[in-house]
Amino acid sequence: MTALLKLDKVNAFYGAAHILYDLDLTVNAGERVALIGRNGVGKTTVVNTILGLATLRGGQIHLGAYALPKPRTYMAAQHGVVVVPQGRRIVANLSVEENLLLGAATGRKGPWTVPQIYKLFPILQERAHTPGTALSGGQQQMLAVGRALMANPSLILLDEPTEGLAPVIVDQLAEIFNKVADQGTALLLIEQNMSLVVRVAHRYCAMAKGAVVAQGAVENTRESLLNLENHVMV
Ligand SMILES: Nc1ncnc2c1ncn2[C@@H]1O[C@H](COP(=O)(O)OP(=O)(O)OP(=O)(O)O)[C@@H](O)[C@H]1O
Repeated sequence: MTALLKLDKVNAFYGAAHILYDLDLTVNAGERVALIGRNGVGKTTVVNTILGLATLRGGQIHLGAYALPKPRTYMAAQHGVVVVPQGRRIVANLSVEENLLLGAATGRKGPWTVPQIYKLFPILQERAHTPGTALSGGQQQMLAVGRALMANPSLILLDEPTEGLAPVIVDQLAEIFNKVADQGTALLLIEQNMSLVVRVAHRYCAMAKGAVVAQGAVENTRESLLNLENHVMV
């Protein structure tokens, strides 16, 4: 089986600062993987390296069969790997619907269209002509997920999607992530909220100091992961 995303001994830098050290990470078709670890271990840098926003100097990144020796921001989406960035990055002077349409810019064909996104998130249809940034935090996160789906990805990278959101909204998002995954899209969920991780992910990869240092099945480690949140992650 060809992985949708494979990082093999990846070393990445911001300028002279060495952040990722021989990092290995694989996500296969249809998988739900959580990338966990304390603040500052390099989780966002994994995403930034795939997008070319941190410098890859050593190791290899593959998107499916496609090798990415010099990553650039537009390449991942073209190969079916789409990022929902930390902080959501909704475009301020565009409406909800225009933000959604931006996601379709790669022209990849697949099941996700504006009507399908509105079925998944009825609130976005109600607010279709409102400026995207006028939505609540939870609604903006739904918009960011909808925009990612518009690229018809085979894998979505979600960077701390529940940061700053109320528990009731986190519950709604957990359901939505599971629905999206049930329809065949693989997920890499970067998250510190372990109650979300155990509800969505089937496998976890734990990072420390710029490398993946442990991984396993979530179902065997549910209690330890929840304990981790109480004792280590915050
Ligand atoms: N643009 C940058 N230039 C230099 N160093 C950076 C830059 N962005 C992040 N760093 C550093 O890289 C390290 C890893 O940061 P990163 O954001 O990847 O961690 P993280 O695990 O995602 O943490 P968080 O949960 O806080 O987002 C940190 O020490 C951070 O200070």
